[in-house]
Amino acid sequence: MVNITEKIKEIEDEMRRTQKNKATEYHLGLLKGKLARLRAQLLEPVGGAGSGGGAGFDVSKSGDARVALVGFPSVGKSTFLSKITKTKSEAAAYSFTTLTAIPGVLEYGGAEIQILDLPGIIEGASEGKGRGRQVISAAKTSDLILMVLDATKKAEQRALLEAELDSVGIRLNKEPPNIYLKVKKAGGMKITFQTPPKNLDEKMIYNVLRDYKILNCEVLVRDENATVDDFIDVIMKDHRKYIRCLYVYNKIDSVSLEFLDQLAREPYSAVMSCELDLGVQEVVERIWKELKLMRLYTKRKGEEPDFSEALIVRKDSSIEDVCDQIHRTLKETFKYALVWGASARHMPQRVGLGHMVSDEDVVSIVAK
Ligand SMILES: Nc1nc2c(ncn2[C@@H]2O[C@H](COP(=O)(O)OP(=O)(O)OP(=O)(O)O)[C@@H](O)[C@H]2O)c(=O)[nH]1
Ligand SMILES: [K+]
Ligand SMILES: [Mg+2]
Repeated sequence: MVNITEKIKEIEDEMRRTQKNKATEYHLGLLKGKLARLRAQLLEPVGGAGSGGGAGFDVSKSGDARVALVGFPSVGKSTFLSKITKTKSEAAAYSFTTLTAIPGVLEYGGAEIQILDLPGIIEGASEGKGRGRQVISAAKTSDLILMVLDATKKAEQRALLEAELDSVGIRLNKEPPNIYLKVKKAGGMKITFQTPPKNLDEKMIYNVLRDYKILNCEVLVRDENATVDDFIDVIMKDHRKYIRCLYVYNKIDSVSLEFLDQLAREPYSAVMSCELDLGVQEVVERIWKELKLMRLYTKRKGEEPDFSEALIVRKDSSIEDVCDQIHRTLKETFKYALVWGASARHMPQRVGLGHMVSDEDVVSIVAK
């Protein structure tokens, strides 16, 4: 049996050889679909020791959110961790100084944010070069990827890392495609478009679905910019992870002002020098912003709200999430909640478990 890595290589080669035009479009779409399937297989844990499956490092999640430091060797990941947390991670001028995941805790805005310093990764990481696979698995479990880049190195490093992450199903700074897919038991395929997309048609969708042996389903494409890649992402949604990414250029002490200015203007980017302590605090603030954590204050009946200690919850949290955050069993005795703040229509608003809270709301839980 040809192994999966070889099959992947074959398809990648064929895709490279195939010229992109109207005539080859459908064939390329099918190849992309096959590639996505094989890559998912490659990441599946096969069981047994040393199988190189999807396992990450043995660091348990803690705190209110997790941020993974991902980058080539010697870009300054460990230096950064040691700067913003109390943890000291060894830093040195040679590659692969860090060999495992080193967690640190960043305290900010009343939250405890776990920062994971990771070994450097190189091209081919997703196929298992170095500790690449493990690093990528750890990145997949994070709420934010901080891609640390060396400002003095070529711009390609960013695209290379993105391609590595992309090939294992990590989508950076992207929303899941706006395509509805429901697999059914019978009834054939029903494919509809809200506005016909420029780069995706019924034939393409039909071909890909058939290749995936999905013969009965309902598809509704809502986005006119949708591509076949988006459609494949929807089919493979259990293997896709949509994660925010902040690109941080370190070592700006060693580049020209003009170049620095150019880097700083890139989207989702920040610049810093750990060595000169320039921009580091700004990066911390950006981490906080990107995580979109919310600070809530609790209030007991008849008392003033407790502003001394915030309750940290994730964005898009409901009162139910708030209850879970306070105590595992609070929900069971929950009667209603009173909410003051941006999410409340009047002060206070009496709400149920489904109510969505806003940053800096004051919440009072009333039990049965
Ligand atoms: N000029 C300059 N050097 C820096 C800066 N930050 C870190 N360094 C140096 O870059 C080298 C690599 O730093 P590390 O923190 O070990 O890099 P790393 O990304 O953790 O490397 P690996 O663990 O090997 O992947 C060290 O010699 C640091 O002193 C910076 O802002 N400017
Ligand atoms: K290093
Ligand atoms: Mg390191």
